[in-house]
Amino acid sequence: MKVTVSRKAHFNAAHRLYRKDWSFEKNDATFGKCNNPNFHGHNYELIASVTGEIDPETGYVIDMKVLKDIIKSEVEDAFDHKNLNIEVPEFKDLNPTAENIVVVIYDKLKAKLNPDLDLEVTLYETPRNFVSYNGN
Ligand SMILES: Nc1nc2c(c(=O)[nH]1)N=C([C@H](O)[C@H](O)COP(=O)(O)OP(=O)(O)OP(=O)(O)O)CN2
Ligand SMILES: [Zn+2]
Repeated sequence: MKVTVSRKAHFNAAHRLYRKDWSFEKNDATFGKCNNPNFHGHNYELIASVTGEIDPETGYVIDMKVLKDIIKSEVEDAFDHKNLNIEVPEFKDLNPTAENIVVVIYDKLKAKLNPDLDLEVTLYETPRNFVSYNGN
C-alpha cells in the first residue's frame, strides 16, 4: 500500500527568459515582457510529493521533518531571494522557465531521497500558472 506525503514551500526569485544565442528581437518576439533585461520576479510556490510504502515500524513513508530539511537546503537556501540567471549555477546556460526550474528542483530533491521513493514536484510561478514533473 503506497501513500503520498506532500510538503509545501516557497521562494522568491528574479529571472529573465531569453537565449544568449538569440538576438534581442527574437527573444522579445518569443518571450515578450519576460525578456526584460532588468529581470522580473515571482513568488514561487512549491509542492513536493513523495510516494512510497509505509514503514510498519514508524508509520512513516518519509519523516516530514527530513523532507522539510531537504527542501530547505536544496531549494530554499539555493533559490530564495536569488537572481536565477545570475546566481544559480544550474541556470547559467539554461533558460529559467517554470518547466526548467521544476526539472532542476526535481533532480536536486530526488538525489537526496531514498531511491525507493517516488517524487512529483509541482511549481507555481503565479497563482494561475503552474507546472509538474515526476521524472517521466
Ligand atoms: N510555458 C511557459 N510560459 C511562460 C513562462 C514559463 O515559465 N513557461 N513564464 C512566463 C513568465 O515568466 C511569467 O510566468 C509570466 O507571468 P505573468 O505575465 O505575470 O503571467 P500572467 O499574466 O498569466 O499572470 P497571472 O497572475 O497568472 O494571471 C510567461 N510564459
Ligand atoms: Zn517570469
